[in-house]
Amino acid sequence: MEAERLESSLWVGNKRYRAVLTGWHFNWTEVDKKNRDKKTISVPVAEVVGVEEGRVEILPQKVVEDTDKDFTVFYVKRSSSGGSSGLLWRLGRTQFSCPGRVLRDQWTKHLRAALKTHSPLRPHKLLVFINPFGGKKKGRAIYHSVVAPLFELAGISSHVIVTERANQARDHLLKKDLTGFDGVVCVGGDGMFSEILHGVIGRTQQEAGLCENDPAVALQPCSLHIGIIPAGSTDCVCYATVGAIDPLTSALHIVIGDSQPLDVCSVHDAAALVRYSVSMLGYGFYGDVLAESEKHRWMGPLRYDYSGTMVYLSNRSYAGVVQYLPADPLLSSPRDKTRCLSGCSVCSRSTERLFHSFSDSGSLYSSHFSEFSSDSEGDWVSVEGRFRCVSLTCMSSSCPRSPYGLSPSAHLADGTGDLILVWETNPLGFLKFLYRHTSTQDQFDLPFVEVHRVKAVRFCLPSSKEEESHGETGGGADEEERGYGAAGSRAGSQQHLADGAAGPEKPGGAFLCGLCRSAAPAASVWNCDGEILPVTEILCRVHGQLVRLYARGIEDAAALHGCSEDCDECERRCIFNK
Ligand SMILES: Nc1ncnc2c1ncn2[C@@H]1O[C@H](COP(=O)(O)OP(=O)(O)OP(=O)(O)O)[C@@H](O)[C@H]1O
Repeated sequence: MEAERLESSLWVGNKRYRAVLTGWHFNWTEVDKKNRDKKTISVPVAEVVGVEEGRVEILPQKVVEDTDKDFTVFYVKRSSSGGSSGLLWRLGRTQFSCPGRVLRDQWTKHLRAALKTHSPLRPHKLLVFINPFGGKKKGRAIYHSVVAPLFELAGISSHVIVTERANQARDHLLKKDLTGFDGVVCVGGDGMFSEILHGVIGRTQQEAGLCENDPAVALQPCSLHIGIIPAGSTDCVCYATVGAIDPLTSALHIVIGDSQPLDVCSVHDAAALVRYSVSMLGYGFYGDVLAESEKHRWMGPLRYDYSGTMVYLSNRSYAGVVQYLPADPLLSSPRDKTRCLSGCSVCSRSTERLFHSFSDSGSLYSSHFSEFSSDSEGDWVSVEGRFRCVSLTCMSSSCPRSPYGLSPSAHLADGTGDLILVWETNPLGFLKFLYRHTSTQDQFDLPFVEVHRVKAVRFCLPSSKEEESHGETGGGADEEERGYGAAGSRAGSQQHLADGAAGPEKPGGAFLCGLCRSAAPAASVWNCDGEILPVTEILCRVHGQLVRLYARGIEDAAALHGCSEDCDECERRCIFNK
């Protein structure tokens, strides 16, 4: 590391600076100022994007003034969040001048060597899929104007495929030669990401000789990283893993080789794997909204608001049996008021737990496997009743409309998901639940809502016999809110059953919109990350840290910027020291 150390005077414009490269950091301090005005700019080497000879600019267009004495350093610079929950990243650029060419070459050589040593996960070769029809159809333009220039600056070669049909990217990943690629970049929305997720996981299991259909099989973690350049109409995975929907921020995370592990939920029916999910699996309200919105695609993004309102007014609830395998409550809880932010300690500890026998690649995930085997059957908890919605999320699922998400304390990479059960309730109660997703109020602090941190979930419809008997004794949907199950309690759920709240659609539950209810089906559909599942009875298993994204989780803006001068956090991250 000492070999990389370099210190000298450098000029930025007509001001003289003392510049120091210490291996991990590159700092420059103005020297001709009084002490108290001295400011040191400190950039972690891991966040240096590129070093170029001459006076160079790359965005919006590349401009090079080739001089012997100058060099330009490009690096990550944080800017105000502009309404996102994380910080936006921008391309910082400083042009340094040296007294002569020898020193200039020394600086560029040392900086590049430091980059190699301290940023080992930077990609060299990427496979890029662009969905030209995603969102506002700007995928191609975004890639060429924002992303490609950064890849060029960072020396990343890319093979770009503009898709011509749905599932082309998935099929390519499953069948074509991927030798030499470090990662796959998805330019599009959540649907496109899901395609790539399926391709990357499927390819990895094929190569490992593992069967994806068997939920008891411990899947092989994927070595190909996935980068998301948001260019869709819904970009929730990007938002929840970066904290912003911003192509430049995402491109910078890719270029510097950030690596964020991500849990993935495999969804199976009795015979096979149905799909993978990373954000939300929702039955009842969320399934109905998606099914309804599909009928109104012509409305564009407005269809979600319209369908949400219609489905809300229909006030439907559905009978079901939910079984879940609880996660260890000593490790974390969905109501512990923590947030999974960049460098999350719960996720870091989970890495050790999930990969405790990492040295023996044959037994990766061995702990998870035993937890899921039939030995643990007695650990499953079963609840039955009528639900307004049943949701399972492997991450907070935050999005611009709901900055804290479906489950604000969920973790990206702890090997668990949060199961949210919303029992049948009156329409105003459910509205309160929905509204709380847009505010800082706790949506789980309602008597008809339960949340459980889980490793696996099964869902099935009640047998028709039971269904009939519940129907005969069933209470009305307009009962007091507190009559619908005690929050967080297994006994409460069973009590709920004993109270006979379950049953088929009851006319007494109608609210406002008789029309909407007239054709209410006995079962809802599953919304799996924005796709309707073709099956109702499912088994879901969370696979800890199955994939890795070029991201680092949501950065804590308060810790980085809203701090006092001697803030330890800023010192540690060396963003801006006085
Ligand atoms: N060339 C293509 N033609 C048609 N569909 C495509 C093409 N490329 C990808 N797709 C599919 O389009 C779907 C939506 O893509 P994406 O998520 O990028 O956009 P979106 O605008 O956010 O989607 P949505 O229509 O769901 O809001 C994906 O499921 C993907 O499989």
